[in-house]
Amino acid sequence: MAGKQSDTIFAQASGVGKAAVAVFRISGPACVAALAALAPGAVFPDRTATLRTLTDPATGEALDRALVIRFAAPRSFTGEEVAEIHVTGGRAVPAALARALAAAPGLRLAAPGEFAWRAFLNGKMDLSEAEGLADLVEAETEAQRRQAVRIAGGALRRECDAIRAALLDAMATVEAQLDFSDVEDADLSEQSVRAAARRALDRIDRGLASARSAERLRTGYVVVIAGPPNVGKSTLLNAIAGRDVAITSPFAGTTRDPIEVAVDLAGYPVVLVDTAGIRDAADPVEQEGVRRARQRAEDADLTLWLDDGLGRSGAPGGALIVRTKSDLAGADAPPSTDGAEFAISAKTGQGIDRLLAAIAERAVDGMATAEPAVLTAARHRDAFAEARSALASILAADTIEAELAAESFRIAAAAMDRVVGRIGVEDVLGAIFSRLCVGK
Ligand SMILES: Nc1nc2c(ncn2[C@@H]2O[C@H](COP(=O)(O)OP(=O)(O)OP(=O)(O)O)[C@@H](O)[C@H]2O)c(=O)[nH]1
Ligand SMILES: [K+]
Ligand SMILES: [Mg+2]
Repeated sequence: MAGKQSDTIFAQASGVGKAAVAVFRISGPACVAALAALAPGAVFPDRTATLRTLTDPATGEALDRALVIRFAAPRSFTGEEVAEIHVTGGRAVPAALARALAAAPGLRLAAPGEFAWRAFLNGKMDLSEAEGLADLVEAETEAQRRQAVRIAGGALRRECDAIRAALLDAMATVEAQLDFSDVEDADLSEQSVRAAARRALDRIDRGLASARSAERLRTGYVVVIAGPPNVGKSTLLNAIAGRDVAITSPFAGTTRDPIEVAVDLAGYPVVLVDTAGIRDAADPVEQEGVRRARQRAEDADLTLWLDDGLGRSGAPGGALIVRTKSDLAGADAPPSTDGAEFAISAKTGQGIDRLLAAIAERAVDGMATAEPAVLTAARHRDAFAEARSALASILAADTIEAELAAESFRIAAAAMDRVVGRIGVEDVLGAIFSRLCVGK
């Protein structure tokens, strides 16, 4: 992360553009001096909203009436001197305030995520909470928000800390009796070490059990719309999206690139992917489209296999078979599709609600967890899996070798430290904090 910590940073924390209010944040040692320059003579008591007219120190001209809240260090978001300035939104007022702040001695514009970065450095939040915060900003559905707010609130940190404390206890026990043969009751010691490893392992397994579902909730449940050409795949995508996302036409082979649309089903994020119609294509571009379609269907959480009943099949196992164009009747009506559980018409909308309900049911199944999930990223899952195998190695041994057991407990505890960012995270810090926007 760029910049020295002795710098004072500022940024517009609210979105840019037409808005009632714009919020600026300042953090760092020059914060109080900057406020004094903007409002000479004014007093800004700690943690109190104060209404003042701010003036541009360069010209003495009024900038705007502002609501200012000062947070004295260390009781602030970053742990430093912080101020929040609320002014009129829109373009001109925030731009003028940004100019005045940039000109203030010792102030510079913050980098993306730099406020959170300082909070992390000052022990105000751990790495998992920063990840939760980034997820919260990115959350698009209610279920994503619920999960992110839990992690941002420290649910994973607390779990890691509890597991780590138990592991350090067990390690201390083992180290205190480094050679069990010297101990009066070696059997009992072995038992207590095994029990400690077992307890931690169970807790880690509980976390791992919901990890995949929680990760899927962050990224969305992927539903691929596949099938032969011209059966109405793109028309269905447009009908669900409620807009013309994909080109449709009576010509087979219209869609080439996979087209993604994110939708909210029952509060859960679902990514619908329209794909090229699958056939033996002569055109090399269409061939590539078909290759991508097959690949996406293979990687999907769920495949919808659309068919208009014209005797073309090839649905992959596990796919939902959907008979399309059910509005066509009489001489136009194609023969029925074998095994179709759903009949839809993208033209009349018939059957689409039922299909969406079936997709939502599967999506919720794939993302909801019995217990509130705490492992929400691959990074967390990897660390827990490493701790798991270290503890499993203790339990697998016929007799407990004190030194080996101590080392295994240490490895498992270090994995917990990595999740919260206490150690060994240099390579992931940049990626995590740069996900946050300027002003966070
Ligand atoms: N009557 C009727 N026609 C439909 C329906 N859905 C799609 N069509 C028509 O079927 C033709 C093909 O539709 P597309 O959505 O382009 O089909 P596709 O499966 O995406 O085709 P490719 O991308 O070429 O594989 C178009 O002429 C659509 O208007 C439907 O529900 N009823
Ligand atoms: K088409
Ligand atoms: Mg298409």
